[in-house]
Amino acid sequence: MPTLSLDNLSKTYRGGVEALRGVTLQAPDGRYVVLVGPSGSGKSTLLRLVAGLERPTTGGVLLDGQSIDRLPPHRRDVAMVFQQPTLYPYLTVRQNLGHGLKRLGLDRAAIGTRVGHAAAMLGVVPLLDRRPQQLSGGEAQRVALGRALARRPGVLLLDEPLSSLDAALRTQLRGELRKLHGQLGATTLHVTHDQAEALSLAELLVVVHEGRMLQSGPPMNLYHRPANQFVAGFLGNPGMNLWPGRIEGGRFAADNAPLTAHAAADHSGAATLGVRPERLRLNEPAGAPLGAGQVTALEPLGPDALAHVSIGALAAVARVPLPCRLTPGEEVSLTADAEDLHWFEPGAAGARIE
Ligand SMILES: Nc1ncnc2c1ncn2[C@@H]1O[C@H](COP(=O)(O)OP(=O)(O)OP(=O)(O)O)[C@@H](O)[C@H]1O
Repeated sequence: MPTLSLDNLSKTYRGGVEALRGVTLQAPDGRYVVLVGPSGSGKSTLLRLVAGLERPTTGGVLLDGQSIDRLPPHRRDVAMVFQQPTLYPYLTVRQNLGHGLKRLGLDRAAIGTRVGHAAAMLGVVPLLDRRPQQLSGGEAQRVALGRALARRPGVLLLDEPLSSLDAALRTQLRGELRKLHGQLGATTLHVTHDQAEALSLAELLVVVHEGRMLQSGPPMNLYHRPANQFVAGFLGNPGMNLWPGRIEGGRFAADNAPLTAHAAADHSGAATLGVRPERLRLNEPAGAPLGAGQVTALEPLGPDALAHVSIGALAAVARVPLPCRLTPGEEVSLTADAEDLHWFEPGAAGARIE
């Protein structure tokens, strides 16, 4: 499978929207790369540039080191699946799966084999003679995936392919995507808003914000060692608690709140302290003390709950196991282990302080 490289890729749309600003990224041979980022950060634009549906303003897209910028979409060894399944309404599932294979130079027998194989992989064999309007949303998306896979592309582009499905179907198809990737191994770029999908499928996770790539790496590295405040707050559901303040003489004091911590970082001046909700302890003796606050709300989520706490002018969220004895209005102590404290330079994009 090819290695996909984005070389300083930028895209400014007519009207002046800078959707991508100098993205350089390598998706090595057969790697599963997931892109996450807020709405409007440029993720779909990036996929559309790779697919050839848009032209870059500057920079370029390369497969195995060769520029593909001048090739039309159908000559790029790339297949794309969109959020809404895009099937030809007047063609059967079988014809949809085989669509475009003739153009790849395959004869009828070879097309039949490919279609049969794709249908079997995606479990749509019983649907082969139906038309798209006779399919459920999940079935239609399977067919759309099957059509992309039948082309045996070197690069597979998935633009929120599961987001129109219900939660159970999403989890099921997520597992199937992982299996299909194991079998076919196409170099994959997958855009999603679903953090579970991102963390579970990605071999390489990329966080995009305002057209720039903020961090990339193995997903758990990004989760445990976010490079900056934005990634810390974006990954996780909810994201990391981030409290601005100052470090002086090895001691952190939050702005406008009775929250302090021993700062191991060799830094002085303005800084932000971050703690993941699942690492913040309420009313537990273990860990270093951070301060005290008041429970403002409890949100039960099934296996655990989110406890919202106010500490002076600051807010904190802690993930607590259920059943729990906390009640809104109650005063609580906050603690965390030293290794669960993350330090950042001030400001929304403040870099991690080691
Ligand atoms: N054809 C277009 N013409 C002008 N501006 C566009 C066009 N397509 C996208 N944009 C703008 O470019 C920016 C990036 O859009 P893009 O769709 O790539 O973001 P995204 O991260 O995929 O968002 P979402 O998660 O909401 O799908 C946005 O500000 C968007 O409004």
